[in-house]
Amino acid sequence: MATDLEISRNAALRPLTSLAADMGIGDHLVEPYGRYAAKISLDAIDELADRPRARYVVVSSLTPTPLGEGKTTTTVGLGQGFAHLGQRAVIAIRQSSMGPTFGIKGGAAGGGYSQVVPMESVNLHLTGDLHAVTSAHNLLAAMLDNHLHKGNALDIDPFAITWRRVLDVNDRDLRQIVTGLGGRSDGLPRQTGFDITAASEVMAVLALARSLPDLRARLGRIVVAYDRGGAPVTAEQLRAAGAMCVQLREALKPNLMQTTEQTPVLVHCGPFGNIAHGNSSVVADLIGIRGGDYLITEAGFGADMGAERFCNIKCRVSGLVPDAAVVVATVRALKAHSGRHRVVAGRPLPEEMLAENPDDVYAGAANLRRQLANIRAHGITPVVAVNAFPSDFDSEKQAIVDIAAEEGARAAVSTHVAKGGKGAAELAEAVAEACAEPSEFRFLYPDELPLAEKIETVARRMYGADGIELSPQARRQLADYERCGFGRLPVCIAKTHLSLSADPSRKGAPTGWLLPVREVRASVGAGFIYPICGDMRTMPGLSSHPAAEHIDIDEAGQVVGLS
Ligand SMILES: Nc1ncnc2c1ncn2[C@@H]1O[C@H](COP(=O)(O)OP(=O)(O)O)[C@@H](O)[C@H]1O
Ligand SMILES: O=COP(=O)(O)O
Ligand SMILES: [Mg+2]
Repeated sequence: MATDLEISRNAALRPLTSLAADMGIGDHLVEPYGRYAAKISLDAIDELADRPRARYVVVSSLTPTPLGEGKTTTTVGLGQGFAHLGQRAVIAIRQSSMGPTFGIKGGAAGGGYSQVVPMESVNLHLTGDLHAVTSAHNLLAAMLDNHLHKGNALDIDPFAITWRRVLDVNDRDLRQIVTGLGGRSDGLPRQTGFDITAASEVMAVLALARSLPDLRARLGRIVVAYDRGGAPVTAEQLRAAGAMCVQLREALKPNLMQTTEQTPVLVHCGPFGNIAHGNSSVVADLIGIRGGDYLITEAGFGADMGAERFCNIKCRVSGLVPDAAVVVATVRALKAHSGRHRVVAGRPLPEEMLAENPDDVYAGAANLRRQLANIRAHGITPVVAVNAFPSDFDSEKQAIVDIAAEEGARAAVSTHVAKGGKGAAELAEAVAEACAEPSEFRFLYPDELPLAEKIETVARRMYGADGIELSPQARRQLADYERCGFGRLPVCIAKTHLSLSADPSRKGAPTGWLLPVREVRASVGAGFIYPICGDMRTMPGLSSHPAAEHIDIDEAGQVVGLS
């Protein structure tokens, strides 16, 4: 099969105004950025409000291997599958971070004949939204340090500063740094560090804002530090929120693109369903929900991660509720969950893993069963998408279908990477049936539940933990946040995406463990409390041979090696 880049480059593309018109979006709302991407004015939310509401489908997965199990490809493939059946579908995904693009995992534009194109745009700069987030985040950091340098009128406790800096790159050497070195005119020395841009609270604010005024208000509520009396200090108090909002004004508009088969895609906000909330933007969905018969949106990593945040954070803000969920499963992931095989990023699958072995697939079933239960815990009907790889045997794919049947869930083998929308037609039919069933969507916990109990509820119900273990620091921080009036916020738990537990090496559905909560941050602008569990890092590092080593420009000036 041709490479992703070759397929992407050879795709026939439609003018974006024509795609927009099919969604009911008039030319006056389309702001082209070149030929292959356009910003959509937020006026579209009101202008489309009277159009029929689409069926809303969230795409999740079982706990993935480090390679990813195909949620993005399946999201794109399913949208094309509906189009293949004559249904009008809109896809909503996140923009790739250049961290993974040049790091371990590669891009996030889908794959094969189910890609968002041009994939170079999605996987590089697109329309500059991630750079805008980086600039706004770091402007706030600079104004915070400047406030300290200029006399600290807000009496900020220099040892209670929670705001770091961000950059869209994997760079472990920036995790812990000292700023302000030099002399008296070079600022005040203090220890801080960088996170990757996708983990910025500004990114979450952009993804959860419902309008420009809401964005401005949320930015003002961002807490960057605490004063010596323990009171929170906000971006508004530093007078930074207005300038930040100006920097983000264009970035708040979602980006319209298309797939290899000309299905419309709204690409907006950043990835990472482990150290961030892992979902595309509310405004993109508020537009997309009126743009066709189906809106299909991807939630990062497994159902215990992105889908849980989709339900308990994103839907709380958008007011939209899903009609069905797709849980992507693969032969390789289930074999890994059997505990008999190990998948390492950057390395080919072990030979023995590629041998036909439906028993090993079946032995990993516990994880898929738990993730199906996680979807159902929110009152949503799941459909299992067996994302077929060329190396899979029919007996192995059938094992996944059998597991789904035992759990009373529909399943469809999907070949959307190899065959595009035609390969996802059966999946689209199964999803349409699931959407037609009555569903009673529900949050996992009420707003008024105390924060510690919200964390415990997610740990027990989603991860299968026996409970949580709060460090003394985490206990103090939760008490502070309750005292500051943040207690009604939902929780966005940062833990490894490679296990239901906090230990990436534990596969399947681990039991008999406690969720270790190391520290808790308050993302008050985004509107969630952010417990950090286990050895989670908010700035990834590069591997021994990062993807960057194989990315280049050829003699014709074309990009090569991007995947
Ligand atoms: N059916 C498939 N056949 C071949 N490669 C696939 C298939 N599904 C996914 N991939 C590849 O696996 C990687 C992860 O896919 P992606 O859709 O990004 O997963 P996720 O969104 O779950 O992380 C990508 O490089 C993608 O091209
Ligand atoms: O947030 C993570 O997204 P993927 O699972 O698509 O890599
Ligand atoms: Mg993805």
